[in-house]
Amino acid sequence: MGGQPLLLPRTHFSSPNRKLLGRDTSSVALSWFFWLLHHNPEVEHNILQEICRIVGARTSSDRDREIKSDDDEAVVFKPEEIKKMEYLHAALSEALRLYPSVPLDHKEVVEDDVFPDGTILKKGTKVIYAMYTMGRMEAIWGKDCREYKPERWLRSSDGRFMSESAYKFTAFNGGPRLCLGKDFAYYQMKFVAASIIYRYRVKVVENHPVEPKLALTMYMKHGLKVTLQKRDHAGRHK
Ligand code: HEM
Repeated sequence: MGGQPLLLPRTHFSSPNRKLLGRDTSSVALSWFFWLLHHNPEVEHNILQEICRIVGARTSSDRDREIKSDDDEAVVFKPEEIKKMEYLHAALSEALRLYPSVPLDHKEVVEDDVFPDGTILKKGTKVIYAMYTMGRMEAIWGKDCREYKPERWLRSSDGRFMSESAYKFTAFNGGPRLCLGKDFAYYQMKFVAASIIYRYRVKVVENHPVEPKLALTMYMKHGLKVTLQKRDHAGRHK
């Protein structure tokens, strides 16, 4: 198939409120995620295997309905299936660790306070923290902090997803101002990613420049130009 390259949305900056409400944050996270998959085909393979296992476990009546419509387009993931996609959850978390949609944030101290390390904070002080930097610190994530490794989010004994403290994985902020849409964002990103990966191989166009744009939301400066190759689903229930 191949076809004409597509330009995945490089949404132009909207108001901060719309950013917070999650349109750009989720779409930009998916652009970085697909770029990472392009460079890590084994991760894409693992995600596809997980999706096919879940589709394969559908009951016969579900499958009958699917076959009757005789079309891959008919596979619409159910909420309980999305929940079971733990490897995909890990792969998205790992993408957000390296490429947080909000790379930098700031807060203002409302009352005199003291940080746990003893730093004194006077009322009115501005505190800037960088999710982008924290996601790449060896002291926080270990020696392989620059590598894209969804496995770091999975329990070695049974492969189940393990969440991290919001004070370590700060992509959604932490404490009382934790992102209100965090669960919804994961659901939405998993649904979109699984629906695309199940049907298509997403290939980044050769020599397309990929670099972050310096902004409050971590857009790709030139968007992400890709081709979609339709998958042959002959063995999808394997
Ligand atoms: C990958 C997707 C997303 C990321 C990385 C993200 C990240 C963040 C971050 C870092 C904040 C804290 C901002 C601050 O305090 O300065 C925040 C707040 C917020 N987010 Fe998200 N967000 C995402 C998706 C969404 C979605 C889909 C929604 C809604 C459906 C949403 C709704 C909100 C709201 C309402 C707040 C304000 C919470 C408060 O201040 O009490 N977010 N988000």
